[in-house]
Amino acid sequence: MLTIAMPKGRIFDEAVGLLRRADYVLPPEFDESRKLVIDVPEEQMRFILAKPMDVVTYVEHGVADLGIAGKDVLMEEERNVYELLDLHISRCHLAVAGLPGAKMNEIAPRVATKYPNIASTYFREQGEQVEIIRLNGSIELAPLIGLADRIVDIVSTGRTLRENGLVELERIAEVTSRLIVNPASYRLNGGDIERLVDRLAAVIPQP
Ligand SMILES: Nc1ncnc2c1ncn2[C@@H]1O[C@H](COP(=O)(O)OP(=O)(O)OP(=O)(O)O)[C@@H](O)[C@H]1O
Ligand SMILES: O=P(O)(O)OC[C@H]1O[C@H](OP(=O)(O)OP(=O)(O)O)[C@H](O)[C@@H]1O
Repeated sequence: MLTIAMPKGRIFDEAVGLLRRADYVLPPEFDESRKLVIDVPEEQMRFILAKPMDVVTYVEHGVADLGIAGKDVLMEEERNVYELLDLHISRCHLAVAGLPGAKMNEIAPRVATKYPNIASTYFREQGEQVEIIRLNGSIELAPLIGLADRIVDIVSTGRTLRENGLVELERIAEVTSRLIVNPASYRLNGGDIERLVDRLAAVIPQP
């Protein structure tokens, strides 16, 4: 029996679609229920449904063997999990954005983000010293009301930036969802996990 931590939210449907294309028969609970643990005994699988940022925690602690997590989440914190496969789903990118033409405050430039580690590493590598302000959402608000000069955030269609009069300034990294595994579980269940990887790899959307 393998336990897989699935991210609730926008990755979920694409991840379920991928598993179904790989011929895993998943019950209707995957489409309509509020259940957080879904057992699929026919496939010898148990799924747990967690917030995207928490999936890695469940896998790291070994209560889930495997998980699906965005590369953004994996980049933000170094965690003791192995990345097994790029699933090429939930594609987006991380970028620096701001108001068009607006210069960074020279004395105390501020950057608002949900990804403080990615942002501080990025600006350090650019040789720029900035203050990072951590927000939990609606990041685009920060430059509009003067909380920050720049934001570091996910861009997908670009619609949120556009509708708020912001522009993308620099691209930091491409993001897709990855299959991750607990290292001890990988040693113990390598065969079962490799079979799952092979089935998924065969149906992954091509970039
Ligand atoms: N447009 C997008 N905005 C944000 N995340 C996206 C987007 N497109 C794909 N993703 C992926 O989806 C993940 C976030 O999923 P979702 O938006 O459901 O969670 P969230 O609500 O941001 O997470 P949390 O509840 O932890 O704040 C990201 O980690 C990223 O890998
Ligand atoms: O380029 P787009 O297609 O517009 O997508 C990007 C937006 O989507 C995400 O926000 P989300 O909807 O998760 O809301 P949040 O502000 O609460 O994080 C992200 O933080 C951007 O704001």
